[in-house]
Amino acid sequence: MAHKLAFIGFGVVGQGLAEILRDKKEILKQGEDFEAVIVAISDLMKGSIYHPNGLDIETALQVLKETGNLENYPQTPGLVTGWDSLKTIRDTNADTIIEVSYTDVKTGQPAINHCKAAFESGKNVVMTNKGPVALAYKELSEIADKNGVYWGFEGTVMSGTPALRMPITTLAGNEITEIRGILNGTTNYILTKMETEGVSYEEALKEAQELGYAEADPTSDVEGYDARYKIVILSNYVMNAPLTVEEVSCKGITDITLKDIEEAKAEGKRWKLLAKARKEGNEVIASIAPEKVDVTDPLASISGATNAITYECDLLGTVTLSGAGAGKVETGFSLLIDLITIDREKQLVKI
Ligand SMILES: NC(=O)C1=CN([C@@H]2O[C@H](COP(=O)(O)OP(=O)(O)OC[C@H]3O[C@@H](n4cnc5c(N)ncnc54)[C@H](OP(=O)(O)O)[C@@H]3O)[C@@H](O)[C@H]2O)C=CC1
Ligand SMILES: N[C@@H](CC=O)C(=O)O
Repeated sequence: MAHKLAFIGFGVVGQGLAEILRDKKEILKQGEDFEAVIVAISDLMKGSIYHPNGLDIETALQVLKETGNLENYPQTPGLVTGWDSLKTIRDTNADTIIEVSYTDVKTGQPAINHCKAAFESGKNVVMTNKGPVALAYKELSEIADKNGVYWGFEGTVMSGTPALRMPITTLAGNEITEIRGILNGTTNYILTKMETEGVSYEEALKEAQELGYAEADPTSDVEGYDARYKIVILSNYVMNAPLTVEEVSCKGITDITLKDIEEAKAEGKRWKLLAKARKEGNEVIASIAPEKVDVTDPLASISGATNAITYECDLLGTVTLSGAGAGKVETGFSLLIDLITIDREKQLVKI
């Protein structure tokens, strides 16, 4: 039976997943036996539509493109419009909620409440919104477990690059003692553009926004708050060590000038916004700060919106993973892999 999805938020990432589901429908059916139907989309300004039998993805995308409002979707018997996020979560027939609303770096809301409402209604959540995972990981995972539902958030760190799934699955059995990485695509894009093309900070940020990399409020990117959320998620989920946002020292890239970049270049170095977490006894010491790294450092060669992460493992030594850190399709894919995982786990239960 097709997996029924309801989207909360329908911006860059939500539309990215919808396009993948439209474009890869047959391949996913044949290769993965994966079938999904979008039953609802609820967005703050773009409107809200629900049909228990499913919406036509191409029509929804086209209507949004042409009119800016999903509620101009052709009227068909059974179509409901105007439901807000909580009603959509609680009252639609979706199996899984795709939470892709904006990340609030102060409260994590309303996304934390979206997760609670979904879990308590017996619905899975897959999300790229970092707030709930960074601020309420323990509480929400307990509620999800209690209700026997799945909570997937691969895309909260390094978009579709398996920065969470890889250490949890293929590095299982190792203790990860240290993490160091470039975890924000927007700032890495800005620093790369400034260094390689002499583009101004403002121009490079504008490009990152146009390419769909930046947060709705890009202050989160450039001041390091987004990377801070990500290191907190990594600490709690991958290092199994409680760490709160307040415990992470945080400095962004707003003070770095073209002159600083030129000077670093002359020294054989490159500015990067580094996220670090290190286990010391029972504690984790973590920071976000720009650093001049030597050009021979593997992280120095990571350019544009690409991210990279190095895990120090007690059994395997140093393992580095690099890949997309942001982007419409790349982050849309992170949701797809969480959805495929839900279906695979369901198959295992049947066996
Ligand atoms: N873009 C990327 O590369 C990545 C993004 N993320 C995360 O994924 C999430 C989505 O990102 P992205 O798609 O780029 O962001 P967008 O700003 O493009 O989209 C977010 C959408 O959520 C809507 N929205 C906000 N609040 C609500 C609400 N309460 N109920 C329903 N809809 C709401 C917004 O509505 P409107 O604008 O209509 O008001 C907007 O359409 C964010 O949390 C972001 O941090 C994670 C990894 C990568
Ligand atoms: N704004 C973020 C998007 C992904 O998390 C970034 O630039 O990395």
